[in-house]
Amino acid sequence: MSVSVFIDGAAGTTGLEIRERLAGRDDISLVLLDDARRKDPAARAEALNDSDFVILCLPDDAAREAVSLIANDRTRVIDASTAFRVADGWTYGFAEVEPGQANAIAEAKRVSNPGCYPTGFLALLRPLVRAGLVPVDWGISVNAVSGYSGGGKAMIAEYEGVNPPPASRAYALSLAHKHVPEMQKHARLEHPPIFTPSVVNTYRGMIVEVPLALYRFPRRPTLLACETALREAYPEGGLIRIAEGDASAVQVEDDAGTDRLTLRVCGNADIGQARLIATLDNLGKGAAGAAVQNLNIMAGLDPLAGLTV
Ligand SMILES: NC(=O)C1=CN([C@@H]2O[C@H](COP(=O)(O)OP(=O)(O)OC[C@H]3O[C@@H](n4cnc5c(N)ncnc54)[C@H](OP(=O)(O)O)[C@@H]3O)[C@@H](O)[C@H]2O)C=CC1
Ligand SMILES: CC(=O)N[C@@H](CCC(=O)OP(=O)(O)O)C(=O)O
Repeated sequence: MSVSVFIDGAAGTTGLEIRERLAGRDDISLVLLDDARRKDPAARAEALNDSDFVILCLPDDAAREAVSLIANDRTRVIDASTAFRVADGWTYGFAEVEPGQANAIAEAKRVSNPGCYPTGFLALLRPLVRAGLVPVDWGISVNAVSGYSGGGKAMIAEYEGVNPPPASRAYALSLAHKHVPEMQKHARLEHPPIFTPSVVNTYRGMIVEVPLALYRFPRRPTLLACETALREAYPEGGLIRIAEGDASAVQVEDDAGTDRLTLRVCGNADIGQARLIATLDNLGKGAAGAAVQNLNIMAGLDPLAGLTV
């Protein structure tokens, strides 16, 4: 018995990655629209309503439109866009972020896939907030670097065109990036984090970093206490792994081409300053890998089926 899955936006960067991960699975029957019909609302409405699951790999407005086209209460949705990540009635599709979240996803009709940057940020910070090591009212910064496929087809064309942008470009300078509300809500912080992303001239991969002046915190947690909280939050054998914090450097491509997420607690224990560092693939655990993981969980299949650890 297989479940039917329609990928709306299957010709896009994330959609293609999801197709690759689902291709050849005999527990999934893929529903795809040909090029002439893939943007036809009537054809999309039919596929959206005929499938057990739909995965939306669309710009935000098109994702909202797709949801509005579903006229039955059977079809279950995984949305890869930003449209519903802080919306009521949607379950946040980050199975590891809270105890019990995988069960909530398993039961949900509407699941919003996390953003790529929030995936790294929340994996690092949420366990420390939950353990009371980081106060909820602390001013938090998150610095990050992404490969250019994070900007979808348009940015890929820009970087692979005749006049590619420079090697590294800082953006979101007005501190109003679309991922900030999601980061604040799901980390359960009282204030928006200061988020400083850059895009670099490599196709895929990312580094997400949270620097912490631990010596100023009320409980003065050590680096070891932070690492222990992360190890307790993420059991071995899943997509999230904790590496030793003694690396001399990390690279944006460290987890590129995989669906894993690597966390490290680095820093200077003598001073009490930490660099919490996550590496992941923006198209892996940051998008397609997370969507497939959510599909597996919702359909009651092996959570890691089709994923590369
Ligand atoms: N790239 C990444 O690393 C990540 C992306 N996401 C999110 O996933 C979603 C998809 O992103 P990404 O794959 O990068 O974007 P792309 O631009 O690469 O792909 C989007 C696809 O949607 C298609 N599309 C646009 N409007 C419609 C419509 N009305 N009906 C049907 N198809 C439509 C586009 O068609 P056409 O080919 O004709 O342009 C394109 O194929 C976005 O919401 C993005 O924010 C989330 C996490 C990471
Ligand atoms: C490099 C780059 O431009 N990245 C995109 C984020 C990509 C992404 O994945 O956005 P969602 O997760 O919200 O869909 C950006 O900063 O807007």
